[in-house]
Amino acid sequence: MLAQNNHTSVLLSALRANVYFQVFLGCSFAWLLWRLWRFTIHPRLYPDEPKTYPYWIPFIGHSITFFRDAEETMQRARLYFNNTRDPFKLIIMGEIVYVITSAQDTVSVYKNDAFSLNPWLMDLMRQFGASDSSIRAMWSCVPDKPVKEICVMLFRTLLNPGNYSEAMLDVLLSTVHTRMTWDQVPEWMVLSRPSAEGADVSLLKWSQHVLLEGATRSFFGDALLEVEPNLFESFYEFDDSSWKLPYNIPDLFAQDVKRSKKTAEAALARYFALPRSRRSDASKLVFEIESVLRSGGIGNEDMGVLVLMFYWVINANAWKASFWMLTHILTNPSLHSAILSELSPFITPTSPCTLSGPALATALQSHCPTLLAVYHEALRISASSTSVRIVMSDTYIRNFKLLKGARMVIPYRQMMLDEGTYGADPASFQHERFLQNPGLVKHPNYRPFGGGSSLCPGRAFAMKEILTFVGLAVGKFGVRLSEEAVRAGKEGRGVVPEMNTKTPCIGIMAPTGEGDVRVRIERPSW
Ligand code: HEM
Repeated sequence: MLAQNNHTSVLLSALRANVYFQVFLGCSFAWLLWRLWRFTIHPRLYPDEPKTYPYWIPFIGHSITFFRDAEETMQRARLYFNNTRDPFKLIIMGEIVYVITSAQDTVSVYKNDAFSLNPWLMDLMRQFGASDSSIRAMWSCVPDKPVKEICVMLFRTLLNPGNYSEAMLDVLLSTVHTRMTWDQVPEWMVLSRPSAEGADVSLLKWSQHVLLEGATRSFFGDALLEVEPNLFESFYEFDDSSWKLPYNIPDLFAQDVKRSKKTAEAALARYFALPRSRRSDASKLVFEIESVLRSGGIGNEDMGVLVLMFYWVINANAWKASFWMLTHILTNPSLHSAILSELSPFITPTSPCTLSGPALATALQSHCPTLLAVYHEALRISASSTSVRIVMSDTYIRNFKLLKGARMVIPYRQMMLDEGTYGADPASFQHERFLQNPGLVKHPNYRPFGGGSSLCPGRAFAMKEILTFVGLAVGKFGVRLSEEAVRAGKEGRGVVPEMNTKTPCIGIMAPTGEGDVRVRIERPSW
């Protein structure tokens, strides 16, 4: 009986092994057929479609490498196709994503109405948690233009120098000036006080604090920080993890973004529920956007969700750009002294600046070419700016046919690191590129602010706030590396933190993990 049982179980195991083997054989055959179809037959049948960067697993495609390091995946694909800069295809979570890496194709995309931002924005709003009715309302007309278009138009009009931006710019720059006084350096930011007249602070926190507070108060007045004093903490967490929303990362892995988003949007909803008299110091832009959203029938809760999207684009980038500018200035002694001498007619630690906020910003733009070159070079190497479009109908870019329904991305970093335009070692910081050739800022390969219909409307504002912060930090506070940072540099431990090039990002990249620079500031006498 026992022998018979053994015999049966051996037979069953053999049968099972045989079934596994057959399944394995079947799967391998199906996989080979799929490879043959995908990378040999299909490209021959449809030679006018952009080529697909090869991958091993159907549906998963390039998802894993892309989420691990989006820029590197796109760079590898570009080089795989011999750097021709023809459009190519990636597969992310089963979906086709066309990648455009040439300036010429980018301009064709801008000019072609078959490529639309709207379906992607609608999806993003959904991922942000906006209700279906509020999304419908954003595309309803009041009276003859969609609400969403009016909102962006308001940004373009009211932030456009020469229009109504002066008052807002004034508040923004005055807040930056006020925060850039000795008494306003908060104690929580101070790492040590080596003397009564000096303090070591975190450069990262200093840039975040001053610029976020400046923008928040100038756009929303004081009431937003009154309804949620911890708004900035939630925003930092949100900013770090917000990339998960456009890529539909499952909730299980997106707890951080869900948590921080909830706090920030609830704060905005409470803010909009306040009577207008309680927030009369808000900007014209915020009032006008609120009125348009309300006329589309959008209530406070949805307004919190939608305005958080604006809050995000307004605040996600300027502090990071300032951080990189200062890091490069402070680690390059000859550059540091060139900037000090450019600033000296306007700002020094001992003589009060007599110019108003906007006048100082204009002076820095017009009379400090080295500072300006540092600004552009810092943006160039730290921007991972990307435009996204959806293909609305089968359309040609040059002689490449792009299929309806697919997503298209334009990762500008692929152009901003182009050797042909910027010379050797394009990923390294060399402000001389822009100093020797100021015309580079107009080059079609320089697009830190995106382009076409979605070109950043805040770019003039951003430049003024960033130059003001950096100018005051260097000129007024005499910022320099702390002794600890200098020692780290001497011991070869590196002072410039690594840039987080791996996490997908659609603006300026942050430093990785705990990356920061400890800096010494001195009490100015004004
Ligand atoms: C260094 C700072 C900044 C950088 C690098 C930056 C970059 C960008 C980029 C890459 C886009 C998307 C462009 C596209 O899709 O083609 C964008 C959009 C936008 N930015 Fe900025 N930005 C900055 C600062 C600002 C500031 C300070 C404001 C507001 C005061 C602002 C307001 C906006 C708005 C409202 C949009 C959406 C435009 C639309 O949907 O049409 N940005 N920005």
